[in-house]
Amino acid sequence: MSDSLDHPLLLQIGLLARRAGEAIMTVYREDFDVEVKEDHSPLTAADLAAQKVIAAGLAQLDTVLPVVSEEASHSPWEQRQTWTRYWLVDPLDGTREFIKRNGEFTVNIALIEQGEPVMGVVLAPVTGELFVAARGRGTWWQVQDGAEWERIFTRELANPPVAAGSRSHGGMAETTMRRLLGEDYHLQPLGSSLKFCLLARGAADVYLRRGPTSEWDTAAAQCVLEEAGGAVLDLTGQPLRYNRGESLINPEFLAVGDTGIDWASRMREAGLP
Ligand SMILES: Nc1ncnc2c1ncn2[C@@H]1O[C@H](COP(=O)(O)O)[C@@H](OP(=O)(O)O)[C@H]1O
Ligand SMILES: [Mg+2]
Repeated sequence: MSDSLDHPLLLQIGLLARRAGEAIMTVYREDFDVEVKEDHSPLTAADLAAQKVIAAGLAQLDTVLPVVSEEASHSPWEQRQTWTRYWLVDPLDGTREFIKRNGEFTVNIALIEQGEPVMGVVLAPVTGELFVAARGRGTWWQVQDGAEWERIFTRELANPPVAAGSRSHGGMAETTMRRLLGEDYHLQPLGSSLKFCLLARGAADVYLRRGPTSEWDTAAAQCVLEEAGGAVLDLTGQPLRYNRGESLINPEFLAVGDTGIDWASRMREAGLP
């Protein structure tokens, strides 16, 4: 394993995320309107501006692959099932946090190969934090634009454990969390895919997601977490996989930093799924 980040495509995708982040910040600094989509989720000019930047950037790469993005029309399963590699994009994850202007939103670009996230880039535009990962190359963190790249790792389950959870969606499943982690755990609410990144840099231990998320919400951050030493497991203990059928909705999942623990048994004992 290399001790420096030497991966031209990954760095290129990181820069593309930064350009999308700049488009988002232009909207963030001004007044913006909020539309409500068909599925009742919010949409702003920032989601669309980031989508435009990313779609154009991916179309200019040497190898052009299909793209699935939250903010573009999706190819039907008949087409998608023939794909071996494609980009899976959430141009602005955490739109509710964007609207609240609390900074907890991200740009997410993943490369999926045979259903597995093999490259992932997650940018937090407000802080400028950028997380990038590629299969077999580790996870790297740039604390702001222009800073040194730092290799990051998950930590062993801490005592007391820290559980990251959604700030705006669903309850924190407290009874289940107590069964999983014991009475004495600390809860860290946070918007967007930043929850996975918190685990990836060893600042939290688990993130349990009950209720739906879409494939673009998790793919890039799953690669970031896996390459840092963690895992994203469905409630039976199997890693999340992508492009498996008509639906783009993920199963409920448990993201973990410490893979030396038998989470499948713990989940069963805690009454999950
Ligand atoms: N009912 C639902 N179905 C699908 N995805 C949902 C959902 N409720 C929330 N989400 C997803 O959860 C994401 C936000 O996660 P969190 O609450 O952890 O910040 C949203 O991302 P977007 O903001 O990109 O729409 C959205 O995709
Ligand atoms: Mg999202």
